[in-house]
Amino acid sequence: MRLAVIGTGYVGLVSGVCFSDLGNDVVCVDKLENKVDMLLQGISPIYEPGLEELIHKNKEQGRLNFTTNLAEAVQKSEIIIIAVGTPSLPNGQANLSFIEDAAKEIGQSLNNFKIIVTKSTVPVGTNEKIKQIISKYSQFPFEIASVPEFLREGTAVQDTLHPDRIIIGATSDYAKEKLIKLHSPLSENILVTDIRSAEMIKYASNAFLATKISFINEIANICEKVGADITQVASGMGYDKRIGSSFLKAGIGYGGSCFPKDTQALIQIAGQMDYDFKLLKSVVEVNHEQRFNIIRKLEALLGDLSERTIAIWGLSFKPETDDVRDAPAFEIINALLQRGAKVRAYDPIATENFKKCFTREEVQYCLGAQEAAVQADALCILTEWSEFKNISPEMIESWLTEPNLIDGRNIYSQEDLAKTKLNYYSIGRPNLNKGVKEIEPVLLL
Ligand SMILES: NC(=O)c1ccc[n+]([C@@H]2O[C@H](COP(=O)([O-])OP(=O)(O)OC[C@H]3O[C@@H](n4cnc5c(N)ncnc54)[C@H](O)[C@@H]3O)[C@@H](O)[C@H]2O)c1
Ligand SMILES: O=c1ccn([C@@H]2O[C@H](COP(=O)(O)OP(=O)(O)O[C@H]3O[C@H](CO)[C@@H](O)[C@H](O)[C@H]3O)[C@@H](O)[C@H]2O)c(=O)[nH]1
Repeated sequence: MRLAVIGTGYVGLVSGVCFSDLGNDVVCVDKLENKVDMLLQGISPIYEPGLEELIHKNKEQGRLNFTTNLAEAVQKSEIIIIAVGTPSLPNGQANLSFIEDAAKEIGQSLNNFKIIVTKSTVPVGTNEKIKQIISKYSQFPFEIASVPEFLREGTAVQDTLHPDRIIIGATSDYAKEKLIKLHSPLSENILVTDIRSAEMIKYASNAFLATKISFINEIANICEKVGADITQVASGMGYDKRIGSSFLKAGIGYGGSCFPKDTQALIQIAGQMDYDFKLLKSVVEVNHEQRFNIIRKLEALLGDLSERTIAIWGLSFKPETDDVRDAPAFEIINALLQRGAKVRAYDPIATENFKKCFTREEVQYCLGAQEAAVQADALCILTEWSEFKNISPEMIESWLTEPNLIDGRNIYSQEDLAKTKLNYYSIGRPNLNKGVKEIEPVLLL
Protein backbone atom coordinates (compact mmCIF):
# COMPACT_ATOMS: atom_id res chain seq x y z
CA MET A 1 0.00 0.00 0.00
CA ARG A 2 1.08 3.61 -0.46
CA LEU A 3 1.09 5.58 2.79
CA ALA A 4 1.80 9.19 3.74
CA VAL A 5 2.61 9.81 7.41
CA ILE A 6 2.23 13.41 8.60
CA GLY A 7 4.67 14.25 11.43
CA THR A 8 8.00 12.57 12.10
CA GLY A 9 7.96 12.51 15.91
CA TYR A 10 8.22 9.16 17.71
CA VAL A 11 4.90 7.91 16.43
CA GLY A 12 5.05 9.14 12.85
CA LEU A 13 8.65 8.15 12.28
CA VAL A 14 8.58 4.76 13.96
CA SER A 15 5.27 3.69 12.45
CA GLY A 16 6.25 5.03 9.02
CA VAL A 17 9.55 3.16 9.12
CA CYS A 18 7.91 -0.05 10.38
CA PHE A 19 5.13 0.06 7.77
CA SER A 20 7.79 0.42 5.06
CA ASP A 21 9.67 -2.51 6.59
CA LEU A 22 6.49 -4.55 6.09
CA GLY A 23 6.68 -3.82 2.34
CA ASN A 24 4.54 -0.69 2.01
CA ASP A 25 5.67 2.45 0.14
CA VAL A 26 5.86 5.14 2.78
CA VAL A 27 6.58 8.83 2.61
CA CYS A 28 7.03 10.62 5.94
CA VAL A 29 6.24 14.34 5.98
CA ASP A 30 7.42 16.98 8.40
CA LYS A 31 7.27 20.72 8.18
CA LEU A 32 10.66 21.04 9.89
CA GLU A 33 13.23 21.11 7.09
CA ASN A 34 16.17 20.24 9.35
CA LYS A 35 14.43 17.04 10.50
CA VAL A 36 13.66 16.00 6.93
CA ASP A 37 17.23 16.81 5.85
CA MET A 38 18.62 14.61 8.65
CA LEU A 39 16.25 11.79 7.71
CA LEU A 40 17.18 12.06 4.03
CA GLN A 41 20.80 11.55 5.13
CA GLY A 42 19.72 8.48 7.10
CA ILE A 43 20.14 10.16 10.51
CA SER A 44 17.37 9.68 13.06
CA PRO A 45 16.45 12.93 14.85
CA ILE A 46 15.48 10.86 17.92
CA TYR A 47 17.44 8.26 19.87
CA GLU A 48 15.47 5.04 19.56
CA PRO A 49 17.19 1.64 19.59
CA GLY A 50 17.09 -0.11 16.19
CA LEU A 51 15.42 2.78 14.36
CA GLU A 52 18.33 4.16 12.36
CA GLU A 53 19.20 0.70 11.01
CA LEU A 54 15.62 0.28 9.76
CA ILE A 55 15.67 3.75 8.19
CA HIS A 56 18.84 2.87 6.23
CA LYS A 57 17.53 -0.52 5.15
CA ASN A 58 14.16 0.70 3.90
CA LYS A 59 15.55 3.86 2.27
CA GLU A 60 18.05 1.75 0.36
CA GLN A 61 15.30 -0.59 -0.77
CA GLY A 62 13.38 2.41 -2.10
CA ARG A 63 10.26 1.97 0.04
CA LEU A 64 10.85 4.86 2.45
CA ASN A 65 11.15 8.54 1.69
CA PHE A 66 11.00 11.86 3.56
CA THR A 67 9.70 15.23 2.43
CA THR A 68 8.39 18.61 3.52
CA ASN A 69 5.92 18.56 0.62
CA LEU A 70 2.68 17.44 2.26
CA ALA A 71 0.49 17.97 -0.82
CA GLU A 72 2.61 15.76 -3.05
CA ALA A 73 2.88 13.05 -0.38
CA VAL A 74 -0.89 13.04 0.14
CA GLN A 75 -1.66 12.95 -3.57
CA LYS A 76 0.57 9.92 -4.18
CA SER A 77 -0.87 7.89 -1.26
CA GLU A 78 -3.95 5.79 -0.56
CA ILE A 79 -3.79 6.09 3.22
CA ILE A 80 -2.81 9.25 5.09
CA ILE A 81 -1.72 8.82 8.72
CA ILE A 82 -1.84 11.90 10.96
CA ALA A 83 0.82 11.66 13.71
CA VAL A 84 1.39 15.27 14.71
CA GLY A 85 1.76 16.36 18.34
CA THR A 86 -1.16 17.05 20.71
CA PRO A 87 0.64 18.79 23.60
CA SER A 88 -1.09 20.23 26.66
CA LEU A 89 -2.61 23.69 26.74
CA PRO A 90 -1.98 25.57 30.01
CA ASN A 91 -5.36 24.32 31.37
CA GLY A 92 -4.47 20.69 30.63
CA GLN A 93 -6.67 20.32 27.55
CA ALA A 94 -5.11 18.82 24.43
CA ASN A 95 -3.88 21.47 22.01
CA LEU A 96 -5.41 20.46 18.70
CA SER A 97 -3.89 23.21 16.57
CA PHE A 98 -1.37 20.86 14.88
CA ILE A 99 -4.18 18.41 14.13
CA GLU A 100 -6.40 21.14 12.73
CA ASP A 101 -3.60 22.55 10.56
CA ALA A 102 -2.75 19.09 9.25
CA ALA A 103 -6.42 18.40 8.45
CA LYS A 104 -6.67 21.69 6.57
CA GLU A 105 -3.52 20.96 4.56
CA ILE A 106 -4.75 17.44 3.77
CA GLY A 107 -8.12 18.85 2.66
CA GLN A 108 -6.38 21.34 0.38
CA SER A 109 -4.27 18.54 -1.13
CA LEU A 110 -6.77 15.75 -1.83
CA ASN A 111 -6.93 14.65 -5.45
CA ASN A 112 -8.99 11.45 -5.17
CA PHE A 113 -10.43 9.05 -2.53
CA LYS A 114 -8.24 8.49 0.57
CA ILE A 115 -8.48 6.92 4.00
CA ILE A 116 -7.35 9.40 6.63
CA VAL A 117 -6.18 7.77 9.85
CA THR A 118 -5.45 9.60 13.11
CA LYS A 119 -2.68 8.03 15.18
CA SER A 120 -2.16 11.07 17.40
CA THR A 121 -3.78 10.86 20.83
CA VAL A 122 -6.88 13.03 20.51
CA PRO A 123 -9.95 13.77 22.65
CA VAL A 124 -13.17 11.97 21.86
CA GLY A 125 -14.89 13.65 18.93
CA THR A 126 -11.70 14.97 17.31
CA ASN A 127 -11.90 12.65 14.32
CA GLU A 128 -15.32 14.09 13.54
CA LYS A 129 -13.78 17.55 13.71
CA ILE A 130 -11.03 16.40 11.34
CA LYS A 131 -13.70 15.19 8.92
CA GLN A 132 -15.45 18.57 9.01
CA ILE A 133 -12.22 20.47 8.38
CA ILE A 134 -11.20 18.28 5.44
CA SER A 135 -14.71 18.49 3.94
CA LYS A 136 -14.50 22.27 4.11
CA TYR A 137 -11.44 22.28 1.86
CA SER A 138 -12.11 19.34 -0.47
CA GLN A 139 -14.81 18.00 -2.75
CA PHE A 140 -13.15 14.58 -3.01
CA PRO A 141 -14.58 11.64 -1.06
CA PHE A 142 -12.63 10.26 1.93
CA GLU A 143 -13.05 8.07 5.03
CA ILE A 144 -11.72 8.81 8.49
CA ALA A 145 -10.44 6.30 11.05
CA SER A 146 -8.88 6.35 14.49
CA VAL A 147 -5.95 3.97 15.02
CA PRO A 148 -4.35 5.05 18.31
CA GLU A 149 -0.71 4.24 18.97
CA PHE A 150 0.52 2.41 22.08
CA LEU A 151 4.31 2.32 21.54
CA ARG A 152 6.69 3.19 24.38
CA GLU A 153 9.80 5.25 23.90
CA GLY A 154 12.96 3.20 24.19
CA THR A 155 11.21 0.09 22.83
CA ALA A 156 9.24 1.83 20.09
CA VAL A 157 10.37 -0.35 17.18
CA GLN A 158 9.66 -3.60 19.01
CA ASP A 159 6.33 -2.29 20.31
CA THR A 160 5.28 -1.23 16.81
CA LEU A 161 6.28 -4.48 15.13
CA HIS A 162 4.85 -6.65 17.95
CA PRO A 163 1.99 -4.73 19.56
CA ASP A 164 -0.30 -6.32 22.17
CA ARG A 165 -3.27 -5.18 20.11
CA ILE A 166 -4.33 -2.93 17.29
CA ILE A 167 -7.42 -0.76 17.71
CA ILE A 168 -9.19 0.31 14.54
CA GLY A 169 -11.99 2.80 15.00
CA ALA A 170 -13.78 3.13 11.68
CA THR A 171 -17.25 3.33 10.20
CA SER A 172 -17.16 2.10 6.60
CA ASP A 173 -16.53 -1.54 5.72
CA TYR A 174 -14.03 -0.45 3.07
CA ALA A 175 -11.88 1.47 5.60
CA LYS A 176 -12.13 -1.38 8.13
CA GLU A 177 -11.02 -3.99 5.58
CA LYS A 178 -8.19 -1.87 4.22
CA LEU A 179 -6.85 -1.05 7.71
CA ILE A 180 -7.17 -4.65 8.92
CA LYS A 181 -5.13 -5.71 5.88
CA LEU A 182 -2.48 -3.06 6.60
CA HIS A 183 -2.15 -4.07 10.26
CA SER A 184 -2.64 -7.84 10.04
CA PRO A 185 1.12 -8.60 9.69
CA LEU A 186 1.63 -6.92 13.09
CA SER A 187 -0.86 -8.66 15.36
CA GLU A 188 -3.65 -11.19 15.52
CA ASN A 189 -5.37 -9.05 18.13
CA ILE A 190 -7.13 -6.50 15.97
CA LEU A 191 -10.17 -4.95 17.60
CA VAL A 192 -12.51 -2.94 15.40
CA THR A 193 -14.54 -0.34 17.26
CA ASP A 194 -16.48 2.82 16.60
CA ILE A 195 -14.35 5.93 16.29
CA ARG A 196 -15.24 7.52 19.64
CA SER A 197 -14.45 4.32 21.52
CA ALA A 198 -11.08 4.04 19.78
CA GLU A 199 -10.25 7.59 20.85
CA MET A 200 -11.26 6.79 24.43
CA ILE A 201 -9.34 3.46 24.56
CA LYS A 202 -6.08 5.38 24.19
CA TYR A 203 -6.76 7.81 27.05
CA ALA A 204 -8.24 5.11 29.27
CA SER A 205 -5.19 2.87 28.74
CA ASN A 206 -2.70 5.59 29.63
CA ALA A 207 -4.78 6.72 32.60
CA PHE A 208 -4.97 3.15 33.89
CA LEU A 209 -1.21 2.61 33.61
CA ALA A 210 -0.58 5.95 35.35
CA THR A 211 -2.98 4.84 38.09
CA LYS A 212 -1.02 1.62 38.59
CA ILE A 213 2.18 3.65 39.02
CA SER A 214 0.69 6.12 41.50
CA PHE A 215 -0.92 3.24 43.39
CA ILE A 216 2.34 1.35 43.79
CA ASN A 217 4.15 4.56 44.74
CA GLU A 218 1.65 5.18 47.54
CA ILE A 219 2.03 1.57 48.71
CA ALA A 220 5.81 2.18 48.63
CA ASN A 221 5.42 5.24 50.84
CA ILE A 222 3.42 3.18 53.33
CA CYS A 223 6.01 0.37 53.12
CA GLU A 224 8.63 2.87 54.26
CA LYS A 225 6.55 3.70 57.31
CA VAL A 226 5.72 0.13 58.28
CA GLY A 227 9.06 -1.45 57.41
CA ALA A 228 7.98 -3.53 54.41
CA ASP A 229 9.83 -3.82 51.09
CA ILE A 230 7.94 -2.61 47.98
CA THR A 231 9.89 -4.80 45.56
CA GLN A 232 8.76 -7.90 47.45
CA VAL A 233 5.23 -6.53 47.79
CA ALA A 234 4.97 -5.71 44.05
CA SER A 235 6.37 -9.09 43.13
CA GLY A 236 3.84 -10.83 45.37
CA MET A 237 0.99 -8.79 43.91
CA GLY A 238 2.12 -9.27 40.32
CA TYR A 239 1.78 -13.06 40.39
CA ASP A 240 -1.98 -12.55 40.56
CA LYS A 241 -2.95 -12.63 36.87
CA ARG A 242 -5.78 -10.20 37.57
CA ILE A 243 -3.23 -7.63 38.74
CA GLY A 244 -0.25 -8.42 36.49
CA SER A 245 3.37 -7.66 37.27
CA SER A 246 3.97 -4.77 34.86
CA PHE A 247 3.82 -1.11 35.82
CA LEU A 248 4.32 -1.88 39.49
CA LYS A 249 7.81 -0.41 39.75
CA ALA A 250 7.90 2.16 42.52
CA GLY A 251 10.11 5.17 41.97
CA ILE A 252 9.96 8.93 41.60
CA GLY A 253 6.78 8.84 39.51
CA TYR A 254 5.99 8.88 35.84
CA GLY A 255 7.14 11.54 33.38
CA GLY A 256 7.39 11.64 29.61
CA SER A 257 5.48 13.02 26.69
CA CYS A 258 2.31 11.00 27.30
CA PHE A 259 1.17 10.09 30.83
CA PRO A 260 1.38 13.62 32.26
CA LYS A 261 -0.42 15.25 29.33
CA ASP A 262 -2.92 12.45 28.67
CA THR A 263 -4.04 12.18 32.31
CA GLN A 264 -4.58 15.96 32.39
CA ALA A 265 -6.42 15.83 29.06
CA LEU A 266 -8.75 13.06 30.27
CA ILE A 267 -9.53 15.02 33.44
CA GLN A 268 -10.46 17.94 31.16
CA ILE A 269 -12.50 15.73 28.78
CA ALA A 270 -14.50 14.46 31.76
CA GLY A 271 -14.82 17.95 33.25
CA GLN A 272 -16.25 19.33 30.03
CA MET A 273 -19.04 16.78 30.43
CA ASP A 274 -19.54 17.85 34.07
CA TYR A 275 -17.87 14.69 35.35
CA ASP A 276 -15.37 15.10 38.15
CA PHE A 277 -12.73 12.38 37.58
CA LYS A 278 -11.64 12.27 41.23
CA LEU A 279 -9.53 9.11 40.97
CA LEU A 280 -7.43 10.42 38.11
CA LYS A 281 -6.96 13.80 39.80
CA SER A 282 -5.47 11.95 42.78
CA VAL A 283 -3.23 9.90 40.50
CA VAL A 284 -1.79 13.13 39.11
CA GLU A 285 -1.36 14.68 42.56
CA VAL A 286 0.34 11.59 43.99
CA ASN A 287 2.65 11.48 40.99
CA HIS A 288 3.67 15.08 41.45
CA GLU A 289 4.43 14.65 45.15
CA GLN A 290 6.39 11.46 44.63
CA ARG A 291 9.36 13.12 42.92
CA PHE A 292 10.00 15.31 45.97
CA ASN A 293 10.75 12.22 48.04
CA ILE A 294 14.27 12.66 46.67
CA ILE A 295 14.54 16.08 48.34
CA ARG A 296 13.02 14.86 51.62
CA LYS A 297 15.46 11.97 51.77
CA LEU A 298 18.41 14.24 51.00
CA GLU A 299 17.36 16.66 53.73
CA ALA A 300 16.99 13.78 56.18
CA LEU A 301 20.57 12.78 55.45
CA LEU A 302 22.26 16.16 55.04
CA GLY A 303 20.00 18.69 56.76
CA ASP A 304 20.36 22.10 55.10
CA LEU A 305 21.27 21.56 51.45
CA SER A 306 22.77 24.99 50.79
CA GLU A 307 26.33 24.81 49.46
CA ARG A 308 26.10 21.00 49.42
CA THR A 309 27.18 19.33 46.19
CA ILE A 310 24.58 16.93 44.86
CA ALA A 311 25.27 14.60 41.94
CA ILE A 312 22.38 13.64 39.68
CA TRP A 313 22.48 10.56 37.46
CA GLY A 314 19.75 10.51 34.81
CA LEU A 315 17.88 13.39 33.18
CA SER A 316 15.58 11.59 30.71
CA PHE A 317 12.16 10.47 31.97
CA LYS A 318 13.12 6.82 31.42
CA PRO A 319 16.13 4.88 30.10
CA GLU A 320 16.87 4.30 26.39
CA THR A 321 15.52 7.65 25.28
CA ASP A 322 16.88 11.17 24.95
CA ASP A 323 13.37 12.56 25.49
CA VAL A 324 13.17 14.81 28.54
CA ARG A 325 9.56 15.95 28.18
CA ASP A 326 8.07 16.20 31.70
CA ALA A 327 11.06 14.38 33.21
CA PRO A 328 11.00 14.48 37.04
CA ALA A 329 14.62 15.73 36.86
CA PHE A 330 13.43 19.27 36.04
CA GLU A 331 11.54 19.81 39.28
CA ILE A 332 14.00 17.88 41.43
CA ILE A 333 17.00 19.89 40.18
CA ASN A 334 15.03 23.11 40.45
CA ALA A 335 14.15 22.31 44.08
CA LEU A 336 17.82 21.59 44.82
CA LEU A 337 18.93 24.89 43.30
CA GLN A 338 16.23 26.73 45.26
CA ARG A 339 17.76 25.29 48.44
CA GLY A 340 21.19 26.61 47.46
CA ALA A 341 22.66 23.22 46.53
CA LYS A 342 25.32 22.86 43.85
CA VAL A 343 24.14 20.38 41.22
CA ARG A 344 26.32 18.22 38.99
CA ALA A 345 24.30 16.24 36.45
CA TYR A 346 25.02 13.44 34.03
CA ASP A 347 22.89 11.49 31.56
CA PRO A 348 24.22 9.03 28.96
CA ILE A 349 22.39 10.76 26.08
CA ALA A 350 19.75 13.25 27.21
CA THR A 351 21.96 16.08 28.51
CA GLU A 352 21.74 18.24 25.38
CA ASN A 353 17.93 18.03 25.26
CA PHE A 354 17.73 18.76 29.00
CA LYS A 355 20.02 21.81 28.69
CA LYS A 356 17.85 23.23 25.90
CA CYS A 357 14.73 23.07 28.11
CA PHE A 358 16.09 23.86 31.59
CA THR A 359 16.20 27.61 32.02
CA ARG A 360 18.52 27.86 35.07
CA GLU A 361 22.20 28.03 34.29
CA GLU A 362 23.72 26.99 37.62
CA VAL A 363 23.81 23.26 36.82
CA GLN A 364 27.20 21.77 36.00
CA TYR A 365 26.67 19.17 33.27
CA CYS A 366 29.22 16.35 33.32
CA LEU A 367 30.53 14.09 30.58
CA GLY A 368 30.56 10.95 32.71
CA ALA A 369 28.94 9.35 35.76
CA GLN A 370 32.20 9.47 37.70
CA GLU A 371 32.81 13.16 36.97
CA ALA A 372 29.38 13.99 38.43
CA ALA A 373 29.82 11.86 41.56
CA VAL A 374 33.41 12.65 42.54
CA GLN A 375 33.53 14.70 45.74
CA ALA A 376 29.74 15.12 45.88
CA ASP A 377 27.97 15.06 49.26
CA ALA A 378 25.29 12.77 47.87
CA LEU A 379 24.36 11.01 44.66
CA CYS A 380 20.74 10.79 43.44
CA ILE A 381 19.75 8.30 40.74
CA LEU A 382 16.75 9.58 38.77
CA THR A 383 16.79 7.28 35.72
CA GLU A 384 17.59 3.56 35.71
CA TRP A 385 20.08 3.55 32.81
CA SER A 386 21.93 0.22 32.63
CA GLU A 387 25.20 2.19 32.62
CA PHE A 388 24.42 3.10 36.24
CA LYS A 389 23.41 -0.44 37.19
CA ASN A 390 26.84 -1.57 36.01
CA ILE A 391 28.66 0.75 38.43
CA SER A 392 29.23 -0.95 41.78
CA PRO A 393 28.16 0.75 45.02
CA GLU A 394 31.78 0.31 46.25
CA MET A 395 32.92 2.45 43.34
CA ILE A 396 30.27 5.07 44.12
CA GLU A 397 31.36 5.09 47.76
CA SER A 398 34.96 5.70 46.72
CA TRP A 399 33.96 8.70 44.60
CA LEU A 400 31.69 10.54 47.07
CA THR A 401 32.89 12.91 49.80
CA GLU A 402 30.06 11.77 52.06
CA PRO A 403 28.61 8.26 51.61
CA ASN A 404 25.02 9.19 50.70
CA LEU A 405 23.17 7.43 47.90
CA ILE A 406 19.51 8.16 47.08
CA ASP A 407 18.28 5.60 44.60
CA GLY A 408 15.07 6.95 43.07
CA ARG A 409 14.61 3.86 40.88
CA ASN A 410 15.60 1.04 43.25
CA ILE A 411 18.39 -0.19 41.00
CA TYR A 412 20.52 -1.69 43.78
CA SER A 413 19.70 -4.53 46.16
CA GLN A 414 20.54 -4.78 49.87
CA GLU A 415 23.22 -7.36 48.96
CA ASP A 416 24.85 -4.90 46.53
CA LEU A 417 25.20 -2.47 49.42
CA ALA A 418 26.44 -4.99 51.98
CA LYS A 419 30.13 -4.31 51.43
CA THR A 420 29.80 -0.53 51.64
CA LYS A 421 29.26 2.07 54.33
CA LEU A 422 26.85 3.97 52.11
CA ASN A 423 23.75 5.54 53.63
CA TYR A 424 21.33 4.14 51.11
CA TYR A 425 17.78 5.44 50.75
CA SER A 426 15.66 3.96 48.01
CA ILE A 427 11.89 4.02 47.41
CA GLY A 428 9.58 1.90 49.55
CA ARG A 429 12.37 -0.23 50.99
CA PRO A 430 14.11 -0.16 54.35
CA ASN A 431 16.76 2.55 54.54
CA LEU A 432 20.31 1.41 55.11
CA ASN A 433 21.74 4.16 57.26
CA LYS A 434 23.96 4.72 60.21
CA GLY A 435 21.36 5.87 62.69
CA VAL A 436 20.13 8.88 60.77
CA LYS A 437 16.72 10.10 61.91
CA GLU A 438 13.62 8.66 60.25
CA ILE A 439 11.94 10.70 57.53
CA GLU A 440 8.38 11.54 56.53
CA PRO A 441 7.82 10.09 53.07
CA VAL A 442 4.59 11.84 52.08
CA LEU A 443 4.83 15.57 52.56
CA LEU A 444 4.11 18.33 50.09
CA LEU A 445 6.98 20.71 49.40
N1 LIG B 1 5.82 9.83 21.95
C1 LIG B 1 5.21 8.69 22.18
O1 LIG B 1 5.80 7.77 22.73
C2 LIG B 1 3.78 8.49 21.78
C3 LIG B 1 3.22 7.20 21.86
C4 LIG B 1 1.87 7.02 21.51
C5 LIG B 1 1.11 8.11 21.09
N2 LIG B 1 1.68 9.33 21.04
C6 LIG B 1 0.86 10.45 20.52
O2 LIG B 1 1.22 10.63 19.14
C7 LIG B 1 1.22 12.02 18.80
C8 LIG B 1 2.58 12.42 18.28
O3 LIG B 1 3.50 12.31 19.34
P1 LIG B 1 5.08 12.44 19.10
O4 LIG B 1 5.74 12.33 20.41
O5 LIG B 1 5.45 11.53 17.99
O6 LIG B 1 5.08 13.97 18.55
P2 LIG B 1 6.22 15.04 18.38
O7 LIG B 1 5.67 16.29 18.92
O8 LIG B 1 7.53 14.51 18.85
O9 LIG B 1 6.35 15.18 16.79
C9 LIG B 1 5.34 15.68 15.97
C10 LIG B 1 5.96 16.09 14.63
O10 LIG B 1 4.91 16.53 13.77
C11 LIG B 1 5.40 17.62 12.99
N3 LIG B 1 4.26 18.38 12.47
C12 LIG B 1 3.36 19.11 13.17
N4 LIG B 1 2.45 19.63 12.34
C13 LIG B 1 2.76 19.21 11.08
C14 LIG B 1 2.20 19.40 9.80
N5 LIG B 1 1.09 20.12 9.61
N6 LIG B 1 2.80 18.84 8.74
C15 LIG B 1 3.92 18.11 8.89
N7 LIG B 1 4.50 17.87 10.09
C16 LIG B 1 3.92 18.42 11.16
C17 LIG B 1 6.28 18.39 13.95
O11 LIG B 1 7.18 19.23 13.27
C18 LIG B 1 6.95 17.25 14.73
O12 LIG B 1 8.17 16.88 14.12
C19 LIG B 1 0.75 12.73 20.06
O13 LIG B 1 -0.64 12.90 19.99
C20 LIG B 1 1.12 11.78 21.17
O14 LIG B 1 0.30 11.94 22.30
C21 LIG B 1 3.00 9.55 21.35
O1 LIG C 1 6.31 0.45 36.67
C1 LIG C 1 6.55 1.56 36.17
C2 LIG C 1 6.48 1.82 34.79
C3 LIG C 1 6.76 3.09 34.31
N1 LIG C 1 7.12 4.08 35.18
C4 LIG C 1 7.38 5.43 34.66
O2 LIG C 1 6.32 5.80 33.79
C5 LIG C 1 6.79 6.66 32.75
C6 LIG C 1 6.31 6.17 31.40
O3 LIG C 1 6.96 4.96 31.11
P1 LIG C 1 6.55 4.07 29.82
O4 LIG C 1 5.12 3.82 29.84
O5 LIG C 1 7.45 2.91 29.78
O6 LIG C 1 6.98 5.06 28.64
P2 LIG C 1 6.22 5.93 27.54
O7 LIG C 1 7.12 5.93 26.37
O8 LIG C 1 5.82 7.23 28.13
O9 LIG C 1 4.90 5.10 27.11
C7 LIG C 1 3.60 5.37 27.62
O10 LIG C 1 3.00 6.43 26.91
C8 LIG C 1 2.90 6.18 25.49
C9 LIG C 1 2.33 7.45 24.85
O11 LIG C 1 0.94 7.52 24.92
C10 LIG C 1 2.02 4.97 25.24
O12 LIG C 1 1.89 4.75 23.85
C11 LIG C 1 2.61 3.78 25.95
O13 LIG C 1 1.75 2.65 25.78
C12 LIG C 1 2.76 4.10 27.43
O14 LIG C 1 3.39 3.01 28.11
C13 LIG C 1 8.30 6.72 32.91
O15 LIG C 1 8.66 7.92 33.56
C14 LIG C 1 8.64 5.53 33.80
O16 LIG C 1 9.77 5.75 34.59
C15 LIG C 1 7.21 3.83 36.54
O17 LIG C 1 7.53 4.73 37.33
N2 LIG C 1 6.93 2.57 37.01
